[in-house]
Formats: sequence, structure tokens, C-alpha cells
Amino acid sequence: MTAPSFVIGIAGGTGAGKTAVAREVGETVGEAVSILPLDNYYQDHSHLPAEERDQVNYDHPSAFEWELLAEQIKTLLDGRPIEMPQYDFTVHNRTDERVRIEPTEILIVEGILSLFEERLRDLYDLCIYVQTDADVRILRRIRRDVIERDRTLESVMNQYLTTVKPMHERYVEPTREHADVIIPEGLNYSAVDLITKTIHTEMREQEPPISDAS
Ligand SMILES: Nc1ncnc2c1ncn2[C@@H]1O[C@H](COP(=O)(O)OP(=O)(O)O)[C@@H](O)[C@H]1O
Ligand SMILES: Nc1ccn([C@@H]2O[C@H](COP(=O)(O)O)[C@@H](O)[C@H]2O)c(=O)n1
Repeated sequence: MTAPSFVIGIAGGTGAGKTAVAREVGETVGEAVSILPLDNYYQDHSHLPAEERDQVNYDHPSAFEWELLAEQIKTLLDGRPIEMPQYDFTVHNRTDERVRIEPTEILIVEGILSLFEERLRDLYDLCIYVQTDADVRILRRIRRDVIERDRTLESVMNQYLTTVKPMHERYVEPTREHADVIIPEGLNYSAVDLITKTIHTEMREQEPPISDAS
């Protein structure tokens, strides 16, 4: 049975480069890595009309379904697969689709508040915070939200000032104190190299000892 032997939490502000780091680590190490994006665990808001979903504070801890995430991480740690929810930012809601994730040796949980909940931190073997200046992050976010998330420049600016920035200062940034490692700027190949070496060491340690041929 395969079950994760090493769980990594990657947090940091919006646009910091968390997804880029997690994906690069995943691509470098290969199929031994599964990634759970915290974004997929935004609460299901199907009961709200579109204009109300548009107004939700998506940067407050209450925006996430922590119970489901904790339960699914534990299921993977028990060596069983999960049906991971999927999220559509263009409509501010969960989709009907689920993606099956099989347990793998390495599990990465990445998202703005991945280091927020103590019960999740207790499951992580390595806590990482991606630290990128706020001006760089908002520039990245404007480009991404307009191109990929069907937002207007006006809406990105308004959301940033009303919820994203204050919630970042109140909830996201303080979680940096839980980090074992701080990665500057986001995708940073020295940092990715360090993480992949740590993973390979961990995977070697989990290999059964070679028995003496006799
Ligand atoms: N070190 C970096 N230099 C330049 N661009 C970067 C760097 N790291 C990430 N990016 C880019 O910034 C954007 C936001 O990164 P992403 O990983 O999606 O952020 P997050 O998941 O933290 O919101 C993406 O287009 C990504 O390719
Ligand atoms: N319907 C939603 C849900 C979330 N957001 C924003 O996403 C950000 C977190 O994702 P990152 O990939 O940027 O880490 C968060 O700051 C939310 O404001 C949204 O705009 N709409």
C-alpha cells in the first residue's frame, strides 16, 4: 500500500508563486507527488445567487471547508484515494466535477491559508511560506485574474482593497511564523532544488533496506 510519508504545506499571499513552486516540485520529482490546492476547498456556494457569490470574502478563513480538507488528507494518509472537489473562479463556485487523487508518497497542500489551521499543520512534515512583495503580487494577480478568472481591472482593484489586502495582513502573513522554510519571490530554482533534495532523501529513507544476499 502507498501512503504519503511526507506532507508539505505551502502558504503565502495571493500571487506569491505558491502554485508555481508546487507544480515545479511536482514536475521535477514526478508521479510520487500529489498536489491538493486549497482553492479547491472553497465552500460550495450553490445556494447563493451569482451577485451574492461575487461579494463573498474569499480571503477570510471561513471561506474554506477545512473539515473536508482535513478529512481528505487523512484519507490519503490512510492509503485510500479521495475525490477532490474542483473550483471555478469565473463563477465563484465549486463545480460538479470531482478528480480522483490516489495516495502517493509525497503530498503538497498549497494555498493562501495552508498554514492557518493547527490541525493541518500537525499533519505537515515541512511548512513553507512563499514571501513576495505586495506590489509584485498585485501586479501578478491583476494579469492572472483578468486573463484567467474573467475579472475586470476595476473588480480586481476593489476586491484587493476591501478584502484581499486586509485579510492578508490579518490572517495570511502571520502564518509565516509557522514556516520551516521561507522562499523569496515564488518560482525560485534554488528553493525548488532544496525541496526536491529533501523529498528524495525522505523517499530513500522510506525504501526497505536491501537484505543481504546469501
Ligand atoms: N519567481 C517568479 N518570477 C516571475 N514570475 C513568477 C515567479 N513565481 C511565480 N511567477 C508567476 O506569477 C504568477 C502567479 O504565480 P502563482 O504560482 O499562480 O501564485 P499563487 O499560487 O501564489 O497565487 C504566475 O503567472 C507565475 O508563473
Ligand atoms: N471566487 C473566488 C475565490 C477566491 N478568490 C481569490 O483567490 C485567491 C486565492 O488564490 P491564489 O491562487 O491567488 O492563492 C484569494 O486571494 C481570493 O481573493 C477569488 O478572487 N474569487
